[in-house]
Amino acid sequence: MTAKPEAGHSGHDSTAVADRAPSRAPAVQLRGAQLSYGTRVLWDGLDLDVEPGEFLAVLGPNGSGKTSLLRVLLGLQPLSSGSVKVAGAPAHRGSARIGYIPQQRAVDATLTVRGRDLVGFGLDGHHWGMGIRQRRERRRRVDDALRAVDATAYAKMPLGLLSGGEQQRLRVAQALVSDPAVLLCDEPLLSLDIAHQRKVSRLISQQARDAGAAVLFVTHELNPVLPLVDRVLYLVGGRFRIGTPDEVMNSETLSELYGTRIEVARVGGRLVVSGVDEEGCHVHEAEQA
Ligand SMILES: Nc1ncnc2c1ncn2[C@@H]1O[C@H](COP(=O)(O)OP(=O)(O)OP(=O)(O)O)[C@@H](O)[C@H]1O
Repeated sequence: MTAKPEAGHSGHDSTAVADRAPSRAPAVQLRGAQLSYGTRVLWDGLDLDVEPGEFLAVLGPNGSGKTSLLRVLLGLQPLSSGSVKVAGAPAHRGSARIGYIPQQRAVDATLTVRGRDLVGFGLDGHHWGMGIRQRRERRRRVDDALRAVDATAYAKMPLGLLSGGEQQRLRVAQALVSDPAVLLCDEPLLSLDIAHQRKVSRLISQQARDAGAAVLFVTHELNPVLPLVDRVLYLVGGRFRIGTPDEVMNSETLSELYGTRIEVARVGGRLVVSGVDEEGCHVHEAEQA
């Protein structure tokens, strides 16, 4: 079964966001969007505007369609119905306006591409001339991005020899190097130590607040980024809710969404959700004991 969000939970209802960007068009716009694989409907009737400068957290259990949503925005996965625009144009592959931090995955240990080359790929698709000035500017941008994630020291090493966290910091630099208008992050903090989780969260947040990017941030763990989040899109079993963290992350809304009793409490500024495990799956009482 699928459900549309309740009135007031769709569209941009955050005053803070509206104040920051009163007249600009949405950076991401979905209308009546449905994604199905065969008879399985991941989500349906999704109307969503993400404004420039907005930070949207995307939550939901394994298989609820979070990564698939990012793939739709990247033009890698067509919608089953409805429409999708990114930075004012229909979603298409290779958009230079999008930065993408993919879900962490192991790279082949024999991969010889260097870290700084990987970051430079983030500038491909942009219009760079071959003159000395453009080459210098390209190098400067890559150097700045490497420095921002503390990757300068290992930037010339082959990717295959780097740790998971070191590789992940390079992926973050690659996504940010082009100063994207839309930043898509798929569990970007996984495998990072606490200090680099903080640093990367800050960089992503700056891209929204200072550079005006729309950020879609897929995560199973909301607390580390809760202070940065304007709105939440929560997907569960074909249904979804959209709203501010307070509107979505409460016992009533999550119980309705999961179709079973879920308790949400705020403890010292953190959200504690009982009845849902770390992956966002419903936990039966016996499993919690
Ligand atoms: N091309 C495809 N054809 C058929 N099924 C697919 C395809 N791509 C994804 N799926 C299925 O759609 C579901 C949603 O996948 P998706 O990767 O979007 O989930 P997710 O919410 O990101 O999950 P996770 O939290 O585990 O990363 C999964 O069950 C997956 O197997």
